[in-house]
Amino acid sequence: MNNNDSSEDLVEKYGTYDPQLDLSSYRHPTLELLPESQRLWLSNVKTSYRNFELPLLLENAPSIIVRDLYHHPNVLLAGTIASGKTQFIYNQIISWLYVFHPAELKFIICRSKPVDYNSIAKIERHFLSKLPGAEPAIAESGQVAKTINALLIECDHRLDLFTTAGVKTIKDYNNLFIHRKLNPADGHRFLSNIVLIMDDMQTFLHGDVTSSLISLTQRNLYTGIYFIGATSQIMSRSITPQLRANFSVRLAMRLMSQNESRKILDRVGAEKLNPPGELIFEQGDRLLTVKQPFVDYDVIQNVCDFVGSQRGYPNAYLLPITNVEESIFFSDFDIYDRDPLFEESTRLIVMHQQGSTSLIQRKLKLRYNRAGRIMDQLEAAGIVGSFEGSKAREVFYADEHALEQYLETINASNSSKLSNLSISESILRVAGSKIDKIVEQPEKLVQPKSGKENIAIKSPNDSCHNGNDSRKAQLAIAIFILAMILIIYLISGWEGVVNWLK
Ligand SMILES: Nc1ncnc2c1ncn2[C@@H]1O[C@H](COP(=O)(O)OP(=O)(O)OP(=O)(O)O)[C@@H](O)[C@H]1O
Repeated sequence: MNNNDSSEDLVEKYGTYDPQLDLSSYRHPTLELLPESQRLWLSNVKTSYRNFELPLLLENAPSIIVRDLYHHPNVLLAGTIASGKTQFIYNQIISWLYVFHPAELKFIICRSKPVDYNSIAKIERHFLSKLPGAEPAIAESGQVAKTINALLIECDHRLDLFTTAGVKTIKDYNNLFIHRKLNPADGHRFLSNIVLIMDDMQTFLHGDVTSSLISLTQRNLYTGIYFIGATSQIMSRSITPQLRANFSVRLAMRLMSQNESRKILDRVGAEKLNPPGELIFEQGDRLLTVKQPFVDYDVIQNVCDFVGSQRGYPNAYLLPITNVEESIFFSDFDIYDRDPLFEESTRLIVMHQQGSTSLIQRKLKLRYNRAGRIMDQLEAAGIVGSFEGSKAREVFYADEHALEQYLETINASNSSKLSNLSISESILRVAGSKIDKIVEQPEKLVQPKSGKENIAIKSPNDSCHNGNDSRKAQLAIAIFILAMILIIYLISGWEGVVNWLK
């Protein structure tokens, strides 16, 4: 991170993050947005943060004290109700907004109260990460569980990318990427830091969520994925010893008893703090007590307005969808009925970040009806959102890399489902798909007599002729394939048939 980066440097460094829309014109919030009393420390933060990868602010005055999340990616903050935990989180967010570019940092908010994080929605397309279709700040336990699982997948992708690049940390990886040593065509991309923030974490922690969080906090060191959890339920069984052991930074605001203090800090002390805003943490071999800054919520809103009013990315940074099988096999989307131009259309839509039927029609030179059918399939497959009148549909994949992973998964799901089908079903499926490929003809674009759009006009006879021809061709090919199957069966049995079908 370097605050002195010019716009050109940023394009040079992050241009490939989103080739469709660079944010070179992005401006950090100005100190004038803050009341006089807050300007000095935030200006100090801008200078002090330069030496850290992702600083966590612990004290702002008289000196700035931070922990680098880069080396301590998991943080637990405990405190009684109204001790100042949410304010602590606001302070982190506000200080990050003053220092980071949207390409460098994303956060995910899980919150239990509806009001606490409303302003965050304004910076969704700049600084937020989420699952496709999720709210900017998530409150529902099921969504939280899916988000953690998606982060586990993101974590594994990142570790794979590191292995390919021959590095062990996000810092080294991004360094290679910035210096053009890693080719985006091989799936490499600039990796932003992603911070999962869970306010009132006890609300979300149960069974599977706790075990997923344990896995995430065990694996995320140097991957650029971080976790900050705040809780008032210190003695809750949801903070298991295994989870607790993964927090290398443990902070306390006012706690109810010495017992609670020991559970968080291994020592007494937090029970004596003055709420709201006093914080205690381990500094060297002693405990240090500091007072947290207080930034009024209106100020946070102003800063978010400033960021949000600027040009952003088309979407929040979308996390990989975790359960493709669920979204594909239990939706209306029939994987075998995909239009042959389905994949090409998905790439087009994601590349242009525009869920538009006429885009598919124009670029692939299709009739409007067929483009419309493809768009329906894209919606059923969870690639675009639903029809919203004159607005283009929302595109749920931010870049081609994420899309390719999705396509790989559905193709893999396709073959695994195929292997589960009965042999006779398989034969029909494969025969069908082979026939589709053979009878597929590029459609001719018929120009309308007037109008700007290339809306194709279908001749009434077209479908009839095509239908008869293709039925004859299908019949001939089906007979041919069945004959082949019979011959292979006689020579090498069912195993040979199955191999041939594959
Ligand atoms: N450092 C601070 N200085 C002054 N007032 C503060 C400070 N931190 C928080 N407050 C005030 O204390 C109240 C409670 O703060 P906050 O909501 O951050 O607490 P919390 O621990 O998150 O509470 P809960 O457990 O209910 O979520 C708020 O009115 C807030 O404005």
